[in-house]
Amino acid sequence: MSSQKSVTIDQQGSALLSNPLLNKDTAFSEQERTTYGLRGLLPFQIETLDDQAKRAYQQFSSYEKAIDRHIYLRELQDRNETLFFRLVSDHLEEMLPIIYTPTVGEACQTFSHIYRGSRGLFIAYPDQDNIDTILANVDQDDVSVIVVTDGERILGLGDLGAGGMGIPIGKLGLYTACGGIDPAKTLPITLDVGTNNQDLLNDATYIGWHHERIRGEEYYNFVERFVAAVMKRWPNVLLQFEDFAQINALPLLQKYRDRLCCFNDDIQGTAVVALGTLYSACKARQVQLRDQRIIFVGAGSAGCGIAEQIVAAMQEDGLSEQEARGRIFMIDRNGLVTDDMKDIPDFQKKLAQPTTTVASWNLTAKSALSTIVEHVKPTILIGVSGQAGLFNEDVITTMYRHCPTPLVMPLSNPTSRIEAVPADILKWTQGNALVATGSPFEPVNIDGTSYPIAQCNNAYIFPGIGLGIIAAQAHRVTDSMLMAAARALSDCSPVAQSGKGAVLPSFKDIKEVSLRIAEAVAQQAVEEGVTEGRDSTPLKERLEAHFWTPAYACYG
Ligand SMILES: NC(=O)C1=CN([C@@H]2O[C@H](COP(=O)(O)OP(=O)(O)OC[C@H]3O[C@@H](n4cnc5c(N)ncnc54)[C@H](O)[C@@H]3O)[C@@H](O)[C@H]2O)C=CC1
Ligand SMILES: CC(=O)C(=O)O
Ligand SMILES: [Mg+2]
Repeated sequence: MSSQKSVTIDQQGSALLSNPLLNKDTAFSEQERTTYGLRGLLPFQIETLDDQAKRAYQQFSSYEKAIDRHIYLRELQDRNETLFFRLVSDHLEEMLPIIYTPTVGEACQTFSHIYRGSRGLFIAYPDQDNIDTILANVDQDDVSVIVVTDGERILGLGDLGAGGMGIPIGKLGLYTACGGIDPAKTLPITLDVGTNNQDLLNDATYIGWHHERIRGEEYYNFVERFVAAVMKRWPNVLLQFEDFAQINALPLLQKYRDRLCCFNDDIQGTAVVALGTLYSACKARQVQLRDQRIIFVGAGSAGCGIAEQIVAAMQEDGLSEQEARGRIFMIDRNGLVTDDMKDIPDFQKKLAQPTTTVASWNLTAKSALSTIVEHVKPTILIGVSGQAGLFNEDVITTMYRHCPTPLVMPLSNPTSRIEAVPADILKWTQGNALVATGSPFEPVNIDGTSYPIAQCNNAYIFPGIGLGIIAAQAHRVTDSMLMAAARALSDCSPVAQSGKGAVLPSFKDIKEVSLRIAEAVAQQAVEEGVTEGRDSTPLKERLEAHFWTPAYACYG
């Protein structure tokens, strides 16, 4: 959308002012105020988007607490989306931690208390016979991206029920702010299938369905009805599954990935950003991916998703599948995952270490993490457990004793759930570790040297994937498209290019990074033939044409 563009609209007066996608507030011109019945409904002075953005920034800055800033931005988004995205674009690094992790975690935890008004769709289980009607109630006929959650595993904070809605809203904010997806084409959805969070059920102000979670066949039938209704209403939409609990995340992905254009961000988006980080660190250290030994702490959706992506990448790098799997060690609640363990989920089985390999280590479920580190001698340590503090001094110094340049990635979100803070990791490794975290951290200063901390978060990936899919009119998200995204991200890494700086690019450059990822994803989709239509416009032009930037249109 550019400031010159003229569009016709069919709303006026107070209805126009209360439509956040069309509202310009004090920036409505003389002519528009006359044509659309706005005279007197606005102060006399006509302002520009610049003027409005300056005032909004002052208002934002007047709040001290992050959660109050979050509430302010959410209210602004619900009032005037153009101004909201202009403000966020102008102050991206400052505002991402407010609209996304870590503050969005607190916003989900307190969702019913800070609730000001509805955004997106809440599809509650008791409404299961009305899903078509609910989708018909949305007046956006052209929805390109949906982010859906059922609120059961919100970041590392667990079951937050309907309060999980903060996550689809935040993720879609990033689709627009980082990936240029037109906000009019995005839709956050929460499937409210109850909650097992007793505090929420006991809370009279809880905004969701007061009922324990629906499970099993009833749950899967409900999701099926939802997906079928989405495919009928918006057949070309990209559906992103977000923050589903481990029991449902992979089964839903496996059920739907060949039926519509969808992906699971926690499994696949995280796998891509993590692999991109590993590629970059390897380039910087001038070592090969196939030679790395990797420990995961947390063998859940994210952990096993990343591990499988690394297995595939190591095979591309010349190893057999068995050799690749032999270099990856998964640790979960009951210790190192081994092939003699009963009752482990299927997705862990392929990543289990043969007992013969580790028999001489005499491990038990209670063995300390540092003991396993001592045996494995990893070069890379990845935390996706949602448990704060697991990477203690003993663990990191043991790793460092065997590897002078370790890559340490405590990826759990929000900040309160991180496995170790970067300042400690760098102190325990005398500044020699490369560190990438899930939530944002300031650079760490040790003896006058500043160490930048990369934020290894799937936020680097999904906006670019979305833009690439829309531009290429892709109808599937394939493994090769994900691999292409990881390579494109690593091509943007400062440390990989120059040996200096962070392992991932700054979020300041996220729009360029998203465009690079989008181009790689779109190109791969075209090559694989998973695209609709025969648009002969070069991909780059298509990507730029789809990239929405916050500017007011003229209403003619
Ligand atoms: N940085 C990023 O982009 C992303 C970060 N994450 C974070 O990763 C964490 C996990 O997410 P998911 O894998 O989806 O959850 P999940 O629930 O599927 O997996 C967590 C796993 O950690 C295990 N675990 C719990 N306590 C443990 C302990 N003391 N030692 C070893 N393992 C333990 C659990 O048994 C479970 O298998 C969350 O905090 C989430 O915020 C997830 C996706 C993306
Ligand atoms: C970043 C993300 O998707 C998560 O922590 O769940
Ligand atoms: Mg997530």
